[in-house]
Amino acid sequence: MQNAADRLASAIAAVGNPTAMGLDTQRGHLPAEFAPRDESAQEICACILRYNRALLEGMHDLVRVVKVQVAYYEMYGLPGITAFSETLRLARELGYIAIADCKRNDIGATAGAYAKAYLSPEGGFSCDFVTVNPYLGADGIKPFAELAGEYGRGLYVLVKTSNPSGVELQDQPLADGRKVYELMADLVSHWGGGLIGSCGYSAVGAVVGATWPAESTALRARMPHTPFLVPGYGAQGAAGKDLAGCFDPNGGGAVVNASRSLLCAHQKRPELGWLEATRAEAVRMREDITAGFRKGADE
Ligand SMILES: O=C(O)c1cc(=O)[nH]c(=O)n1[C@@H]1O[C@H](COP(=O)(O)O)[C@@H](O)[C@H]1O
Repeated sequence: MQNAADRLASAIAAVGNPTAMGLDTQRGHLPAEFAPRDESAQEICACILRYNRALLEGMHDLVRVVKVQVAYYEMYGLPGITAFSETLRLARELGYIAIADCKRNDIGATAGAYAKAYLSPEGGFSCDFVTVNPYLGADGIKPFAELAGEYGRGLYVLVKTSNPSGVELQDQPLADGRKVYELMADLVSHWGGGLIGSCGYSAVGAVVGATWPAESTALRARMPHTPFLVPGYGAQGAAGKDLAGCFDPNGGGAVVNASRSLLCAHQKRPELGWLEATRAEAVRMREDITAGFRKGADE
């Protein structure tokens, strides 16, 4: 069973682009040709799915990783969950690495059920990685790590989130001098120690916000075998220059998520048509990230 970190590294290398396209697909962002005919959950979700499919088909030569944020589907109940599940399935079928962004967790037994849902072949959802909330400690992580090892899947654990108020908890100092997020980084490195692939990275990754360049640079050094999922690019204000420290000297070790900046690109450049506008933004983003990375490597 191939390690998920190795599959992720190959997918990124295939297109030379560490972008994860965030499918936080919302009714208000849909291009005109995908506009629902009525406001029923069924119709909206059918349009969201139709758009996701067209986007996945149209972006495949540029991007090979997608992150599907469950909240934008769950809000519609069953039709939304069906669209979420189908989007993940379709993404994998088309050769994308699919991250289910669900931030799941609970006590060990219940975490085991969540882990089965996302990381086992018999589970209800087909994905390569799932995002996990670490507040419950090792009991809640072990079931995910075990299934990740067994089935060649992976998880991303929240370490330093992109949002401003994350500091209220994550930056609190501990008695031993570390901050809470540094302790979490050390735990995540430990949890992932047995799942390191031939690319040098583990199937247990960390979520590290692009909005914290100094912290993410320090975390890259602190967690040399932990791949990062880096949200916060674009709509939350981070740019390529803020990301250099997330990557290793070979340009590996991080996948950068962008959701609204890609999904809303067609609203900013209506003259291009929705797919060309999204593609143009993906190319611009790739150049921005790699320019930031090259500059970081030269410094
Ligand atoms: O786990 C995440 O993906 C995540 C963690 C974090 O610290 N910050 C963060 O923005 N995210 C997610 O990343 C996406 C960011 O979306 P945009 O700001 O539109 O690019 C959303 O799906 C968020 O839920």
